[in-house]
Amino acid sequence: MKIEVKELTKRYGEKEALSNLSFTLNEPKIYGLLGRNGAGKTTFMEILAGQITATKGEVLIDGVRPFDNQRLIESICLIKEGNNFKKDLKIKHVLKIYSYFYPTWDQELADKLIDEYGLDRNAKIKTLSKGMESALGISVGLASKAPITIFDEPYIGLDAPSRKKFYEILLEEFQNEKRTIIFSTHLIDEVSLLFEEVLIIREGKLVLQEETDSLRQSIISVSGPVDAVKTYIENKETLEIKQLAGMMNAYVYGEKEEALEYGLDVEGVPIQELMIHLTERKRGA
Ligand SMILES: Nc1ncnc2c1ncn2[C@@H]1O[C@H](COP(=O)(O)OP(=O)(O)OP(=O)(O)O)[C@@H](O)[C@H]1O
Repeated sequence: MKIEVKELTKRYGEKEALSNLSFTLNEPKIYGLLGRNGAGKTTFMEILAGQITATKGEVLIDGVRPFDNQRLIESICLIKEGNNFKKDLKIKHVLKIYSYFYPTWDQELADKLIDEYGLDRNAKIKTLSKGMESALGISVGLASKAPITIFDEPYIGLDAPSRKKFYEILLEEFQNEKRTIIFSTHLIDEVSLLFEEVLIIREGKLVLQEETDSLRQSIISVSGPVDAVKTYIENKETLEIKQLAGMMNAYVYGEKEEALEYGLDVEGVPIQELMIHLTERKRGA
């Protein structure tokens, strides 16, 4: 499904959570939506899932607005950081409700995940630990097979082996059947290998949208004497420049081989680093 985000603005009183946000997700892929606390990720995901409305602008899914549109809502599953399920329900009730709601629901996969995570179908949500509740959220999100599945920091309390299992099954499922998966996380290093495309939001605005492969190839970190770095980066797009004691470091769209010819040190830029640099709060802000 094609997702078009057009000049999306969301205000909460004085606070502008999203400011004229525009981008397009053209095809089923695993997208990483990154940004610091309060950048607007959850707000965007809730608008996309049709749970809240925008103050201005719109989101279109295959040309249609999701808000109050039952057919579209059935195509979108949003799993949040917590409180996804009513506390008095039992796990088996949650599974039943989701299986009725999503036409694409995969009961076999749900059963497999519930067993893998060792969840008791008769347990009430309020008796689950944070990690168990997250495991249920992940299971439901994956088993919904919703063409647009959104995971907003879905694994609070989940231990490392359980998170690994989640990533493995997510990839396996995605490879069997492509769907749009939007993933917001602060554990970027751990998850970034899954992403095919990355979007970075800063204070409600998009600062980067790029395919992960091309990111890895095209943005490099170069360091060396100030004059050499300056000569190399002239006429190139730079993301970040730092200067200290006659040395300069720059994140730049460029090719490793060429930078080496200028006698510079060249390294890749991990996505986490990129996110940190692109979302650094300006002094005084
Ligand atoms: N219901 C609300 N009422 C008032 N302000 C809100 C509300 N929801 C979000 N905000 C504000 O909007 C901004 C964006 O919040 P949002 O939760 O979308 O960010 P986020 O990127 O998901 O952050 P985090 O990574 O911490 O989850 C924040 O400043 C937040 O305080």
